[in-house]
Amino acid sequence: MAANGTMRRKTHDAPGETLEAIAVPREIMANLCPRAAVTLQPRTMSSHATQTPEHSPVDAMPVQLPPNVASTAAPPTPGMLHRKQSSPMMPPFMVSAPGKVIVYGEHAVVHGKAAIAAAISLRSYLHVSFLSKSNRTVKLRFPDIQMEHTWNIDELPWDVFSKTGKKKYYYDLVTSLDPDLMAAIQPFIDQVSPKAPESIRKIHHASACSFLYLFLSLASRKVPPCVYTLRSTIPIGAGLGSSASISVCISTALLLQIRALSGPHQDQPPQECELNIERINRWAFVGEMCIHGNPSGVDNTVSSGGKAVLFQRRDYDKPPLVVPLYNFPELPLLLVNTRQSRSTATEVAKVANLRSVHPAITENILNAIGLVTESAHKLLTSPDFDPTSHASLKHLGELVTINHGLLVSLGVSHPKLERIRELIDHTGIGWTKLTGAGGGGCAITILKPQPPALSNGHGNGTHHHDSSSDESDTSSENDPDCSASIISNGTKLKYKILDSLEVKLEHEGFEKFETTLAGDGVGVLWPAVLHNGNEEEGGEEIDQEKFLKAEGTIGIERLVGVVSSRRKVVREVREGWKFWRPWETPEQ
Ligand SMILES: Nc1ncnc2c1ncn2[C@@H]1O[C@H](COP(=O)(O)OP(=O)(O)OP(=O)(O)O)[C@@H](O)[C@H]1O
Ligand SMILES: C[C@@](O)(CCO)CC(=O)[O-]
Repeated sequence: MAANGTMRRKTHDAPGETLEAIAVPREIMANLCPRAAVTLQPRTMSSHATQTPEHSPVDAMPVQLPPNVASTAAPPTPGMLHRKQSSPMMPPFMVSAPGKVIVYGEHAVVHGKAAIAAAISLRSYLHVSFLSKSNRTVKLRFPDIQMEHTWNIDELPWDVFSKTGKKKYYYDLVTSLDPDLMAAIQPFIDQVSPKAPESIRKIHHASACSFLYLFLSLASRKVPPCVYTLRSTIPIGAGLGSSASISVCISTALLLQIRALSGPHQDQPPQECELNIERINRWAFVGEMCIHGNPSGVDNTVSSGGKAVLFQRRDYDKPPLVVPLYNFPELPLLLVNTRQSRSTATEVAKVANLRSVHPAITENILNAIGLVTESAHKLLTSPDFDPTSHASLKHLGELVTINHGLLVSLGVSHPKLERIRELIDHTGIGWTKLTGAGGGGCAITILKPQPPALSNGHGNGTHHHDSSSDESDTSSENDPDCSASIISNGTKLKYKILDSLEVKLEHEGFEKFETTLAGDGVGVLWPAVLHNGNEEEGGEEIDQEKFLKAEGTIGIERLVGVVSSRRKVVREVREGWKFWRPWETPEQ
């Protein structure tokens, strides 16, 4: 540690590993865990002022610094900006972030009650590759929405974004979009897909705006030319937080590029994981504002940190209460998209209207939904909560059923959602509710550990399910490892039921996904190399074209998915992908 408020860290930009001086931002010092604080003395609280707009960390970035070896990130001192640049081109890297579902409490959350939202295993994947320095462009390739656009880096309005009073740093908290900055990027957004129909242009412009605002806020005009290729397995506009997941990907990629993140790596203390997630989340929220105007922040929070959160907003002038629920079990989840478009605003207005016409009744329904969330929260946070016990799963499942009934009473279901519930209830395979705003969108089903057909002797899974005599519920009551049995018991039969259900659902125009609840948040694959079992030693490099050629959700998951395969007893995270996991104790 140097006396001048800097610390020394290793860099990997030159053979022989040099040591360089970096300033340690106050925010990091304030948040570092005691273990890290042993290395970083309090007097290292140097000011952020060492980072000037003209000296963004991007300037110093054409070095290959894997995030898993980066020390706690900090802006470089002006002196280090002049160091030798050894590698002109970085290898491609990837980031990935999940979508989300609201498990309990939608609509009631609008009226001040708490809700619980959880990450799902459907994810967005962003591939970042670098072009030669002579190519002064930044390119977006977003094939899911058929959008492709290239800007000339030197023409972008860097001056406006770096003006005193306008410049924002990676550690800043931005809670509203600056109208002057929005005005400055508008001509560049207008360049995107000028001939597309208005409805398509709106989608393209929302994504372009989210990217450009973050890019101009976090990078600098000396940024290396890049291509950002994004593909997602999350259906768009279905209430699953696709926009938040892309904002999280963009925010993470840019923060990594400017070296404002440390890790992720296995022995990172929880507080440091939280600090990195928080930094990503702040900027993802900015990206969400570009797409949504006035988002609640729950989607980007869940997408950044993963697992699940309790979310409550009593006073709209204050930040919401967000409590991570690290105990939320990683349950298999059936997700069915009605493909019925809906407007969140319309559904929210319906409830507001009901409330004004039938105030006492509506209030009671909203209170009851609040109690559902409270009951789930109480269970999840009770000291003897056992995520593997069948009784816990049953409790959570019953709350799902109750919650759906209450949402129906509020008038926010839809005949298609009811049809899905009917088809699924008929198999007795789990507990189903609508998720999100309703009026269309998606339904979720928490799957029972064992298909009812296995326990009651029916083999085809198409019998009428009688929940009052649910033998499957009792058959695994004494199972000490119910979570493993969730997938392993009666696996074949269960998948037979799921497959036959899929046929029926598809026949009626619905789209079915098998996902997992409460998984990892944002992940990093640096460099973009994976062991896919069919490659030369050292792994398969994922280049832009390979990524673009992957066919559909299955192709994307096979090539780069963070989880190795579907329907496995244990869904293993693929080697290579790394996550910030504040719920894990670091390896000693
Ligand atoms: N795969 C993607 N590629 C590019 N842009 C995307 C992608 N997914 C989402 N977006 C952007 O996010 C917008 C979708 O946001 P919208 O709020 O309508 O849906 P959602 O985020 O899936 O749903 P919700 O916010 O209700 O959970 C799109 O218009 C587009 O701008
Ligand atoms: C219906 C609602 O509760 C959830 C929409 O996903 C609206 C909101 O919370 O903003």
